Amino acid sequence: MNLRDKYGIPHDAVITIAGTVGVGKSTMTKTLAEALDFKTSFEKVDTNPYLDRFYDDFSKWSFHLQIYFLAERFKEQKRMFEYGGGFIQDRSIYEDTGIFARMHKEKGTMDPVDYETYTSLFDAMVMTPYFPHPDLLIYLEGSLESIIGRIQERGRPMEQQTPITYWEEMHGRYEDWIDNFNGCPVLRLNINDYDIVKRPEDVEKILDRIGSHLTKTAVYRG
Ligand SMILES: Nc1ncnc2c1ncn2[C@@H]1O[C@H](COP(=O)(O)OP(=O)(O)OP(=O)(O)O)[C@@H](O)[C@H]1O
Ligand SMILES: Nc1ncnc2c1ncn2[C@H]1C[C@H](O)[C@@H](CO)O1
Repeated sequence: MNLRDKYGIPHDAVITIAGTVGVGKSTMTKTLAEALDFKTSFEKVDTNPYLDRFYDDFSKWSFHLQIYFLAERFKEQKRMFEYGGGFIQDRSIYEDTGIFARMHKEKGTMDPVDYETYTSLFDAMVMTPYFPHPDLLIYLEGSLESIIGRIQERGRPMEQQTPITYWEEMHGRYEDWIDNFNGCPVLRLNINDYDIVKRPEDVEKILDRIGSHLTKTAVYRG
């Protein structure tokens, strides 16, 4: 029996992975997609034309970057639903507005008028009854120290030059955001409890939790 059937995970489920920078979303996306024989939707970092510029000068590029991410994620969302599901997605569209755009506006590195323009576009595109929400959002959480360790170990130059206070601010905001999030069902996983890199047997424990959660929240699948 395949792992999808073993854990009662529908073949057309759309599961999105959320969590702060460096917590392990891409790694989790790849691992779960392989285990479930699902397709992946990755956040493309290398081909993002604004990311380097943004880390160099937040104020100048934050609006451009948010528009870019919104377009990319919306296209991916469309692709996943056109395929009829069966996807693991690396980062949800909700984090762009709920974490990043909001943080930059409140810290003064996104112009308030630009922020209004961005949020009205986001709301018109996403916060409508026609927008298909994922079946499950897996929220990865962990201590600030372990996450900063992972960012340093990965070593993307633009992230190394960013002050630790940026990651600290983001970490706090993620905790508040997830406590109030209600866009779709949420499964929280602590990175200290599951280690899919060092303990491959943990993958099935996660699949078991996903299956139970999807069964419990099946009402969302209409
Ligand atoms: N379970 C784990 N144990 C140890 N290291 C891990 C684990 N999962 C991921 N990592 C490492 O942590 C770093 C960040 O992981 P990853 O790129 O998956 O994070 P991410 O959340 O997708 O980041 P971003 O928000 O930038 O997209 C990588 O170097 C990865 O190899
Ligand atoms: N909406 C966003 N606004 C600002 N930055 C963002 C956004 N989404 C991802 N990132 C950054 C974090 C990582 O450095 C890198 C890969 O996740 O991209």
